[in-house]
Amino acid sequence: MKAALVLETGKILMGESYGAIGEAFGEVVFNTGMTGYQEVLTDPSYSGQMVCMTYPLIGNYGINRMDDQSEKAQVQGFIVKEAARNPSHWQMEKNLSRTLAQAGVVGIKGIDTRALTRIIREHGVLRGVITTETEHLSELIPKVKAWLVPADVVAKVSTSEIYTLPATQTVKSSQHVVVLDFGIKKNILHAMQESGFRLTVVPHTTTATQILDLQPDGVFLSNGPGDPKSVEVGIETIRGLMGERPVFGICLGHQLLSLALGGDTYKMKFGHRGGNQPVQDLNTKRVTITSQNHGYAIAEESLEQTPLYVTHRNLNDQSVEGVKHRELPVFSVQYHPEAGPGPSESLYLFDEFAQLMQEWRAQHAT
Ligand SMILES: NC(=O)CC[C@H](N)C(=O)O
Repeated sequence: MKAALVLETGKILMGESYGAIGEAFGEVVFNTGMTGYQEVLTDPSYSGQMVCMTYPLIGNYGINRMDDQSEKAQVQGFIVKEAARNPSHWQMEKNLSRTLAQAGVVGIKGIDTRALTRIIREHGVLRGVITTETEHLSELIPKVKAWLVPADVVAKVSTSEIYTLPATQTVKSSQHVVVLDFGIKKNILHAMQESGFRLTVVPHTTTATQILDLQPDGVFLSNGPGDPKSVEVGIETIRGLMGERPVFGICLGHQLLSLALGGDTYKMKFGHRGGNQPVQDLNTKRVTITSQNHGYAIAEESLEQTPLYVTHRNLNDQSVEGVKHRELPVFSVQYHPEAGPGPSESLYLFDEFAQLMQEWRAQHAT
């Protein structure tokens, strides 16, 4: 069955249906990962977006039981060049096209995803619609232009109930971390459980007082979808946590931390999405290749009016990738040290968090 991708510029790309039949609007972004499509599909940070995979062959190892990053597919749409016809892997349970169809994700295949990526790189992120109804495509252009990214995306993906997870690694004294969930990826939870942390995951609307009542050793600020400035409740909560406990934030959590402390964020032209972003630790000068998925970033000049300073930088475009508080045990990174998908060479950051919590506990022992 035919399908089309209509962009807000009026450009129409024809392909074939891949996944669910229907029509889906979203913000079209590209991801440069060669593998990891299952994690991309299920990463809540992609809520509201249609992902174009730049790698030309997708689906070749199917879908397995372990790689889901949340309970369901989160992308609005999925755009690939060639969809693997005969996927094969010993852990494969389903193929990708059936998974998309069952999840109701409208996808399209047969698109020159590298050409589409060049369009996005030139114009910046674009709104688009994928449709299997290909009769009157030009009528969709004004509709795409009128479509807005939903403002309440975090509310859609955050947990509605508090839940706990045990540490999966035995360490000398297990640390209790409250996770403020703005749309967390499972791999972050796993990485923290593996670091010996007991977790209490709380909804994004939880207040600082409610969090402190749980008597955590530290608080973690998760990743999540959308514009950080629209997550006002989270920003308020983070302000209330400063000086009370060690805090570590990733991606959206990192952006919210800077907003909470008087910094600013901006929307990038086309963002960083993929598993090959070089980041330098400015202290050790060490460079790690990181996994990323973000379209907003901290405005570096705005940090002057905050107690934060830059600790990590992206070597492709020099953007801010990590910050630390000058006095308090508070730090955050824009990238994904838990990987999934992507390299796991930044896992050491969870150890740094453990270290901060240990020092805090020693100082505040009664
Ligand atoms: N992965 C994330 O947490 C993404 C953060 C934010 N929604 C952005 O796109 O920049």
